[in-house]
Amino acid sequence: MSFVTTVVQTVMWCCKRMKHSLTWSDRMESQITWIITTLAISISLVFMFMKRSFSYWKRRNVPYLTPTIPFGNLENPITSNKPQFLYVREFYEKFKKMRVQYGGVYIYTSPMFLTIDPKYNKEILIRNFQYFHARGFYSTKHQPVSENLFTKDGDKWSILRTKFTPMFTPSKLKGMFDLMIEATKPMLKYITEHHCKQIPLNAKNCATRFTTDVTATCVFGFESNSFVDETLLKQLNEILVKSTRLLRVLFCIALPKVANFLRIPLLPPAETDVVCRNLEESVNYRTQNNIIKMDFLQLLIDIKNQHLITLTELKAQCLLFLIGGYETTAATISFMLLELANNEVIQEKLRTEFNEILSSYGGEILYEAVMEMKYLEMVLCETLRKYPAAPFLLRKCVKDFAINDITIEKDTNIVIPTIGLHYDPEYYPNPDVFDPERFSETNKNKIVPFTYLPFGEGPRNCIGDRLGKQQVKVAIISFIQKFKIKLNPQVVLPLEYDTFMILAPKKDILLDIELV
Ligand code: HEM
Repeated sequence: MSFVTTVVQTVMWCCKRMKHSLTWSDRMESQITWIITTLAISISLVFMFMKRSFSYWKRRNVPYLTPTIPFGNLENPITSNKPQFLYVREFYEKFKKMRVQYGGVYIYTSPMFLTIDPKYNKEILIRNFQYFHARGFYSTKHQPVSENLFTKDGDKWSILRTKFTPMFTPSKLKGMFDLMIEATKPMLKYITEHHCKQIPLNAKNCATRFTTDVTATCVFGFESNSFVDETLLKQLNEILVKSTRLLRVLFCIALPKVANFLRIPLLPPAETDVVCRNLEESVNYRTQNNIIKMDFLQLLIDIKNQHLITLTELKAQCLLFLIGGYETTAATISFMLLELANNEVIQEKLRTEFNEILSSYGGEILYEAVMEMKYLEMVLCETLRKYPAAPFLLRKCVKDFAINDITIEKDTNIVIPTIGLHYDPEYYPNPDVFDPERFSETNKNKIVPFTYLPFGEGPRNCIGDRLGKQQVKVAIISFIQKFKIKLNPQVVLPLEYDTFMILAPKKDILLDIELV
């Protein structure tokens, strides 16, 4: 940078000296020359900087995909609508064809290390966790509520994780089971209305309302009534859509210093402020009226009362559990409904399992009954294979790490390509076929370790995995037990996807419904 400044200052000084001795037209010409020279120098410097940046992997002897200036291995993000996961899948497939175990790509000018052989996933996610405990996601001190368990790294993350782990134990989840069953009632009413009016049901929309209600009750302890009142639903959706748009997230992850300097917030401030204000009111109301409930907010208030977290940190985590929980789970429910609607045999087999097991529990959906449903677990696992809501994992190397004959340098971003592995025919033959048998008692032991990563792995895996799975199961049982579903002819397969970080269908998944 100082070199550029020196060059520009020298050119300006020369121009100033010449200015006094020249005629008007000479001056004009010299000014144009000055502008052109400065431009040419700046462009060449940027070009040289890019060339140098884009030789990072070559210089380190890591196989790489040839980048183009200025977006690296991305297409122009302003004109391209390509979903992130498709990039990751394509990178994986190209490296696989090159028969390499890992590879390097560039997101803008930032180099990213991609694992191909699953043995490296184990090295990074578990065995050498001390080198890779950071996620390297963007958060900024200019927006303290963006600093949460997902975005924080280092000691701060470790402290938060230890504090929050007890909130997700099986016994806590069992305590939330009844709240989930309660939330299925307005959902069933909503589906029944669609059936009576003979209008197709929008699977994603229905699932999102359900998970918003569940998350609101489990996190806040309040009823959001999303099937009739869309306030919270819209607020969360705005936050999610604006904070996970492709261009913005990739830019912030690849160039966090620039993003921080420009004070780019991770979460849209206006919508985030509204949700945070509501949260603060709930905390104050409970504290002032001595109200104690069985939900996450209560657990967070208890931790705050022990002075282990501040009010801002409490709001940051609540917001994370709300946003992180509702969309991933809703996406999984809607993709599962899509596959069931498209596979009548699987749908019927699932219904038979529900009826058989529930009949021994007096027809009621109880926690213990759900635990017994083996086929449901298989269908869910296959849904998460074909549609991993988070299609890749991110890690950041925190100190130089030697692997084989290369060194992954401190601060290198790592991408673990879940979606590539889940669609790799070497691990999952006929990957486009929805086949729950891949996860049967006998077959699941044959799955190559670290090729199935819907919830990540290791100490930094999804903290809400059991909660998410429980919600999906409760929603599917109550739905499929009462209604038969078919894909509406308007749905075009294969699906097209949106450009969010979370896997989301571009168009509505519409279902035709019949009573069982
Ligand atoms: C089907 C539903 C869900 C899926 C597929 C999913 C998937 C994931 C994945 C892949 C990760 C990254 C793991 C890694 O980097 O190794 C993650 C992290 C996380 N998830 Fe989930 N998730 C789901 C539901 C939930 C729910 C219901 C909550 C909370 C209420 C939640 C909270 C989190 C948090 C806090 C993290 C960050 C953990 C950390 O960094 O320590 N997730 N999730």
